[in-house]
Amino acid sequence: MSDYITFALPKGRIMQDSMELFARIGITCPEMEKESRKLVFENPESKFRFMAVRATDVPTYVEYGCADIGVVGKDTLMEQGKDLYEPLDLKFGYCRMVVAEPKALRKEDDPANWSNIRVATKYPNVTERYFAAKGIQVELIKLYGSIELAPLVGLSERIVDLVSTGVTLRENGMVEVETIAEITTRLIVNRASLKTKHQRITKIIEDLEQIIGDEVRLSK
Ligand SMILES: Nc1ncnc2c1ncn2[C@@H]1O[C@H](COP(=O)(O)OP(=O)(O)OP(=O)(O)O)[C@@H](O)[C@H]1O
Ligand SMILES: O=P(O)(O)OC[C@H]1O[C@H](OP(=O)(O)OP(=O)(O)O)[C@H](O)[C@@H]1O
Repeated sequence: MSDYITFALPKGRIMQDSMELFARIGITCPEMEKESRKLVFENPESKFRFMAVRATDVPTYVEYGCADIGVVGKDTLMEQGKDLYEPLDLKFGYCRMVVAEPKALRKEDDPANWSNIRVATKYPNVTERYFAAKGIQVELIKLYGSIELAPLVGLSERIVDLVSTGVTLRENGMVEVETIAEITTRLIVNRASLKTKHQRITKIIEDLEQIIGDEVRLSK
């Protein structure tokens, strides 16, 4: 068993906020600050290792124990439904998962009458569950990005996607119809690591909990 604690962090927008948060509890990695194409970074003094992976791959690395701890959006966890310990809401990366459609369609459309609709999304599992609970049948079209394009080119009338500022929807002539979930970034932990590296992992969770709790109290 390695005496390192390994983190899987998503390469995209979450990476910087994660490292800033970890720095506040004394977890740093000077090697990561240099421009590089490396994917694994180490701090040999404090025995922390950081892997830069695709956001959607974070749960897989943690599930298989290649990483002890991961940082990932709730959207990804909801979609993948893996058996991971999720001890903390890190309270950043806030956005919403919504159903949206073109502004022109919205004027005459009544979601209460939906019975069989086509939806393009990166989140087919969440979308299917959401509409099944409402008794609505959906034809799902799985896309990997630029979801707002689908209605513009006639691929689907509706989409399920993430919204934060709302600019992407607006600039593509779309409006929100319903909110499926509020999304934030979560800390996830491999269940075996929690036992084998209990002391170090518990300390990380408690330290993070403390600063996040303080932050929430301050912003109230
Ligand atoms: N405006 C936003 N749009 C998309 N994701 C956001 C937004 N704001 C916060 N997030 C969060 O950031 C996470 C990572 O998004 P990012 O765009 O970096 O990766 P991705 O491109 O979706 O994933 P992958 O690289 O695996 O395709 C999302 O899963 C979500 O939880
Ligand atoms: O409400 P906004 O602030 O405009 O943000 C929402 C947009 O950001 C995300 O896309 P991303 O940048 O990840 O690109 P992608 O869809 O191609 O993955 C998301 O899928 C929306 O398209």
